[in-house]
Amino acid sequence: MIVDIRKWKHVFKLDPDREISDEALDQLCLSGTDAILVGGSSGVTFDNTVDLLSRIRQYEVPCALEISNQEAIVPGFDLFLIPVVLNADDPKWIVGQHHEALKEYGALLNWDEIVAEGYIILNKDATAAQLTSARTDLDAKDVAAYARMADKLFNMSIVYLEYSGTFGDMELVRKTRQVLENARLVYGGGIDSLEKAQQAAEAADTIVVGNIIYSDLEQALQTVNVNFDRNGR
Ligand SMILES: CC(C)=CCC/C(C)=C/CC/C(C)=C/CC/C(C)=C/CC/C(C)=C/CC/C(C)=C/CC/C(C)=C/COP(=O)(O)OP(=O)(O)O
Ligand SMILES: O=P(O)(O)OC[C@@H](O)CO
Ligand SMILES: [Mg+2]
Repeated sequence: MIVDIRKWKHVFKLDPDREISDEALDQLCLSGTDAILVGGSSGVTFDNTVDLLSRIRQYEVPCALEISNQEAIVPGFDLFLIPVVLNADDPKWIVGQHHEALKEYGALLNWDEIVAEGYIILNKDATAAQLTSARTDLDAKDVAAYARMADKLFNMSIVYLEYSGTFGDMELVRKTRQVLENARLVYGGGIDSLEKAQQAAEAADTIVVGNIIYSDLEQALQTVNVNFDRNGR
């Protein structure tokens, strides 16, 4: 399947380390979302990723893997998203893991299926922030510099503002999007209602809905009704 991330406005992120019923998965996959992203920052294994992929594959919705560890690289997804945590204090999460993975898979890859994500993690309490020792105390100028680094210096297709677990600063999201020329501004974190989805949609190009799927499926499904008309990209 040819998948164009530039068309993604709404995405559900499913965590292979968390239980999801067949009925819930059916509703998510048929919801009208633009894609299902499979990923999590801890407890993701080859087995739980294969299991989730095979269940999602019963549906037509595009399905991408956001790789978080080398042991859980599973073939068969439409696309592979590779986080590069620009504000990580530990280079392992900027180039180290990537170097190891490319030693193993580098010669085998179809680069058309691979998309680098310039991650900027802004919630200090998120699992991913702690794992990567991210410097989260950033002002708008710091974030803009990372965003330009991803967009212009490294030519990445995605800048991902990650607030996983909490709803972020939409003014900062809006300002960050304004400095991007080519990359898409993806926002994720704390979207737990249509109202918050709408606020995020007015600031970002793509919104990602994760944790609420597991605590209030009905609210999660409501977020698909978000209106992107006003942000014009
Ligand atoms: C042959 C074949 C199958 C080929 C395909 C393989 C392929 C595409 C290889 C590419 C090679 C490559 C460069 C791989 C990268 C390897 C790798 C392990 C990179 C490190 C990625 C990274 C920086 C991870 C850190 C954690 C992180 C940022 C995860 C992102 C996801 C995330 C933040 C999820 C939210 O997690 P959650 O659990 O929900 O968190 P909360 O508890 O806070 O909610
Ligand atoms: O789980 P939430 O807080 O919705 O965040 C979504 C996503 O950005 C997580 O990587
Ligand atoms: Mg989560």
